Amino acid sequence: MKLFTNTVSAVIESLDEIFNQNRYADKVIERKLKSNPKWGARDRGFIAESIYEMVRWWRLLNQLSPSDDFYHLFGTYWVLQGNELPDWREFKGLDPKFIKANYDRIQERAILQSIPDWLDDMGAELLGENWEKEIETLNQEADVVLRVNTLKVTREQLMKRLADDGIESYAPKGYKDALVLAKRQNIFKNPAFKEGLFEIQDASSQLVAAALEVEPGMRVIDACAGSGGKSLHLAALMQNKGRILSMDVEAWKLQNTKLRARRNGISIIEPKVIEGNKTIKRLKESADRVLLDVPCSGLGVLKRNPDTKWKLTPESIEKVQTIQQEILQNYAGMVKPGGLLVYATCSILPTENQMQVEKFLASENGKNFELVEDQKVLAQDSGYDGFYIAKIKRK
Ligand SMILES: C[S@@+](CC[C@H](N)C(=O)[O-])C[C@H]1O[C@@H](n2cnc3c(N)ncnc32)[C@H](O)[C@@H]1O
Repeated sequence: MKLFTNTVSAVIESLDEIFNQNRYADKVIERKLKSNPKWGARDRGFIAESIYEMVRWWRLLNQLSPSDDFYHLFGTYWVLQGNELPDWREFKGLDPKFIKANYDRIQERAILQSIPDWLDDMGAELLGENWEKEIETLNQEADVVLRVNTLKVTREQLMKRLADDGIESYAPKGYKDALVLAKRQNIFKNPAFKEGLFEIQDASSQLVAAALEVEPGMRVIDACAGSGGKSLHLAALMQNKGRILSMDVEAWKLQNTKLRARRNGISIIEPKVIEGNKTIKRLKESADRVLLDVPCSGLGVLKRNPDTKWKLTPESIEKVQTIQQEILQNYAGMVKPGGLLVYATCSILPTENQMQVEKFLASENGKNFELVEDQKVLAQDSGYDGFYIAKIKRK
């Protein structure tokens, strides 16, 4: 594959923003691709994939051929992909044989899997024999998964509509609203997206709304709704009948929920900013279903957010665990007696998952609740993101 100076320099500039200016990779890529409308699909694919893969393998690349120069690291990545380096001034001094020999010498899992030592230790301690395969899987590129908006279209109809546009997809077993694209591509430009026929949502994430067992007409609270991914799914499962209160501490995210609801043809979502404990107390025992899709480390979604590896610290995980328990303790009371509470994370760590639920159930606030079942979704088993979903009943 031939390299072009303008697209390689787009990759280098983006890496500088991610690693030197501490920006999120997905946002940097989005902005970079918008900055040049002349780039075709191939250029865009090259830029996005090179950035994601270099971020994913950052520690390994730095180990194989250490340098502060991002061109040098790009060259290392290019060699590792099995490509030949062009005769560019920027790649002088790079020796493919040295890189390959170095790769063969590495034994440490943390370097080979390109993660910080502390994360490898934590994963091994908490996940035991599952860790090695899990981190290997989480280092693979994610599939593009759509959630069909069943308020507007069936899965078969959408599959056909996309096929008419030359986009191949298949229906994965066990996920009744999901479609997986056969080839990775930017699907947001397709008119079917603008018409609200689908959302991009990983297959594991689609299990969350399903766990709430909602019915049309129910009162549902999505207490950490963010930009509304799960709220939209819940509304579709409720056939747009009933009421969903979509709450979050960040008002700007709820603005996105509003826009997305409109595109999806949903009228039952009511966004509400959480201004403090008063907001929560006023909703005591008001909902048939409460979803707590809590903030988490994001370790289950490394496939799509590889920069999380470099942004997380043991301290940040501890901090988010405190918030998770606070949310469980303070928000569970919004469920009506006989109602269901669903606690979910996109993490694979037991400390953010079953251990949080156990702690809640053993506490004073949890004494009227009982665990119905939980799903510990590992990426290595599902092929999709790592998730945790606990169904808890209020007696
Ligand atoms: C995992 S994200 C939610 C994703 C969202 N449910 C979706 O499906 O797109 C967690 C959300 O919790 C919010 N959050 C953080 N602290 C919170 C709190 N104390 N109460 C409610 N929401 C909170 C964050 O702003 C973030 O949007």
